[in-house]
Amino acid sequence: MSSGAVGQGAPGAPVARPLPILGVSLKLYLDVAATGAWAGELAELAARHPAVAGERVRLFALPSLTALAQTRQQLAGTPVAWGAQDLHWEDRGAFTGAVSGADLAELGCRYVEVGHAERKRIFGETPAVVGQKLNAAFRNGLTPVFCVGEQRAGTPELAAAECIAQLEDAFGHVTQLSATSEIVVAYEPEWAIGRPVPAPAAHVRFVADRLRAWLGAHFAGAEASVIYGGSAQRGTLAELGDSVDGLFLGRFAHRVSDLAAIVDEAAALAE
Ligand SMILES: O=C[C@H](O)COP(=O)(O)O
Repeated sequence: MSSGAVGQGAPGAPVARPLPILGVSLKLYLDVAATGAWAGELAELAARHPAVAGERVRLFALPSLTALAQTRQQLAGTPVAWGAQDLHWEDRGAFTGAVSGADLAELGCRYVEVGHAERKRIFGETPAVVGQKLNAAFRNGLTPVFCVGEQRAGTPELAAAECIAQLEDAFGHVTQLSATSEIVVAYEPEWAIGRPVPAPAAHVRFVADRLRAWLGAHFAGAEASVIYGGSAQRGTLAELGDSVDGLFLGRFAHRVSDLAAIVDEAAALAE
C-alpha cells in the first residue's frame, strides 16, 4: 500500500454512512438507440420518484462508451449521475482505442467502473492493471466503482479474504487520493453474475461487513460505500437491508419499471 495514499483513519474508525446508491451497468447489452430509450425512461423516473428527485436515493448509469455522450445529454439536469465502464491508466499518449479518465471527467462522468470480473476474465486485466486504473480514476476526480469478488462459490470467510486481497492489491497502486475522494466498492461474487438469482443474503452480509470494516480502517474520512452486484433484482435490497449501501444492477434493470420497484426498496431503507 502506498504510504500516505490510504490509511488516514484509525483502524476501525467508522466510515461516513452514504445514501443508498443504485448503479446500473448496461455492459454491451443495449445498442445506442435502445440505450437512448432506456435513459429517457430513467430521466422520467428520476423526475417523478420523490426519493430520486429529493436525492434520498442516488442513481447512476454506466452505458456503453458509444452511448455515453447521448446519455449525458439525456441525464443532464436530472439527479441521475453517469459514468463509464472502463478507463485507461494513462490520460494521454499513444494508446490506440483506450479511454482517458481525463476525457471522462470532461464529459461530466462522476463514476467509472474498475476491475469488473468480465474485464479480468475476458480482457485479461491483471491486478496491476486494475490498480493502475483505480489510481487513474482518483487522479481524475472520478469515483471508482471498484469491483471485487471471489471467483468460485465457497465459504463467506474465504470470499471475504479474496475480496480484501483484491482491495489491498489495487490500493497498493494508489498514489493520488485527496480529501474529497470517494469510492464505491461493488461486491460481485463472480459465480453470481449473469445468473437467475443473486448470492445468498447471509453470504453477502458477511462479506459486505468485512469490506466495510476494511474501508473503515483504510479509507476513513472519505465517503465509501459497499454495494452488491451479481443478478441483483427486485427483492434483493429488501432482503439485504442496510448490510449494504445499495446495488450494482445489470440485466434486471433493463426494464425501468423493475428499476422503479428497486428504487422503492431503496427509498424504504433510506427512511
Ligand atoms: O455490472 C453488473 C453486474 O456484473 C451484474 O450483472 P447481472 O445483474 O446481469 O448479473
